[in-house]
Amino acid sequence: MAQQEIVWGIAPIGWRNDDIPEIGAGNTLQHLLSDIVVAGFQGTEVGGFFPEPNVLNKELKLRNLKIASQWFSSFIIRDGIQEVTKAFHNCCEYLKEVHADAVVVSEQTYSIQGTEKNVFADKPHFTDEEWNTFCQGLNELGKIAEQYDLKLVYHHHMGTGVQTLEEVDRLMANTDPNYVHLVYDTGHIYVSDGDFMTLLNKHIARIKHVHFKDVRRNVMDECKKQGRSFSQSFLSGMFTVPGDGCIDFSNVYKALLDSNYKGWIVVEAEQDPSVAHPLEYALIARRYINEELILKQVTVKS
Ligand SMILES: O=C1C[C@@H](O)[C@H](O)[C@@H](O)C1=O
Ligand SMILES: [Co+2]
Repeated sequence: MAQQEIVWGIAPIGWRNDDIPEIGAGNTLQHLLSDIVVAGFQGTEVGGFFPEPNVLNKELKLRNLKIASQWFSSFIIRDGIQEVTKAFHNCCEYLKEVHADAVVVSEQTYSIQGTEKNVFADKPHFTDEEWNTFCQGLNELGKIAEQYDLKLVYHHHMGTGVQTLEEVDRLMANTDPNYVHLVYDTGHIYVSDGDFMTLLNKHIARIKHVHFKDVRRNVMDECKKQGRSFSQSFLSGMFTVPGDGCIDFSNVYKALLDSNYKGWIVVEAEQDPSVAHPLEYALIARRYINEELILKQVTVKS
């Protein structure tokens, strides 16, 4: 897609969660996509339950929706780049067929994201040798993604080897800017470092995909105190949609506009859909985006 503007999406994770497939299992693809239209978003990311490309494309076309990207768990350190490459080609092939723009990569070697470990204290750390293997491997994957007209965007994530600003700095310094780009996820960097603007300002030139995730600070503090795991934390309600938590997205949005960011901003709030009604929260997010971000920026400019 020739990216002329900001495209607003919302991720399936509020309806169904790939990490815990039982969550929201009754929410069908058609239900999700129709809710996205009702809430006024232009597209979404591929969820684990999505069907083959021709079935998905038909459902998208009926609703004039687009696909932004899909998550890819890489195990470059554990399995070696050769092994990862095969699965990566399959993922890129699928994404090309559904006309996506990016592939979201997260290195899951030693990740505690899907375990019961304390996500605030037990994150893994790569050795120097592992960092080299990992960064070289990512450059390779980035070149493969280009062959499919996709951008490889790396997702920093709680409970993984690339979680903190320092680790993102190291990743950016040791990968090729032509092939390895960055996802900026407000929620993950806030929970990790207590700050979300530094990463944005420092790496804005490498950011080619954005996740807008808000945080309920009181819930986060409690989860930290209790030493909860990643899934226990989001099931407790640590994350929410923009406009419902403690992150002020105005400066984030302004910085993106000032840097002439073009591409997707995807609302991504994992919550239990039986507690947080997905359409209700999608509408809260859209109202906040329209009234507090888009309208206010237009007013400031004119
Ligand atoms: O981008 C993401 C994808 C999810 O699978 C992940 O767990 C979530 O936290 C996230 O930010
Ligand atoms: Co994210």
